[in-house]
Amino acid sequence: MLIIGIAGGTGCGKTTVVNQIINELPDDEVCVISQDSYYNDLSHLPLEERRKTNFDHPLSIDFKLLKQHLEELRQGNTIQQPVYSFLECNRTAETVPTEPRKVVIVEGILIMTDPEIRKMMDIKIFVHADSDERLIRRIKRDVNERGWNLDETLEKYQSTIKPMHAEFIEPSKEYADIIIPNNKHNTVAIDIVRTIINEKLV
Ligand SMILES: Nc1ncnc2c1ncn2[C@@H]1O[C@H](COP(=O)(O)OP(=O)(O)O)[C@@H](O)[C@H]1O
Ligand SMILES: O=c1ccn([C@@H]2O[C@H](COP(=O)(O)O)[C@@H](O)[C@H]2O)c(=O)[nH]1
Repeated sequence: MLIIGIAGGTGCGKTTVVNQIINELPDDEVCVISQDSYYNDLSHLPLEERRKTNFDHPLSIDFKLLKQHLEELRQGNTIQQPVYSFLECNRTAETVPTEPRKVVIVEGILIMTDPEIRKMMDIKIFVHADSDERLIRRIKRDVNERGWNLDETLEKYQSTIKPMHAEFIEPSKEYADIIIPNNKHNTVAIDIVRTIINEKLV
């Protein structure tokens, strides 16, 4: 099994890159684990309180469960990946059965900040986009899809997203084997990553 970590700041294009990488791999050879599925269970808090959570700090992630799930997959077992709701700011009651595959992609802003998760990765990729690009993408997404208005998004960006990025996410870039520049779509980098995966798979 090949475990590939894909990190990078919010809006850098991790999900897009993952989709481009897996596009040409057979479905039964790859599975994706999203860090978002592993936000701590906040069911004990009302929505109003959950919305105040700092979701950009490593302590917001249940790394213990993520590690346990990666180990299960390595052992050939199917896991029940939690499903996260950005509108509810919480895990839902649903889970998605995720079967072990030859290639397991783990993606998320903070996945390379945890030493134990890092150690489990065979290839570590950091997707880079400039902060102004990421902020523009983030505003569009938060307002159109994730239930925040413009003022709330900008306030969050200044109070948590930007400082947490500087403190935790950007420094984790130093662990990357490959850095993908993604201010614009980067088909060359995607082709290189695909080639590396295919070489490792044979
Ligand atoms: N290279 C790119 N150029 C322009 N827009 C992009 C690029 N990569 C991603 N996007 C767009 O930016 C937004 C955030 O991308 P996404 O892949 O969800 O980022 P992340 O998972 O890192 O938060 C999406 O609307 C996506 O279509
Ligand atoms: O309930 C939540 C939980 C997290 N977030 C934000 O999501 C991003 C991470 O996701 P990306 O897709 O990598 O951008 C993180 O910056 C959190 O602030 C949220 O908005 N709501």
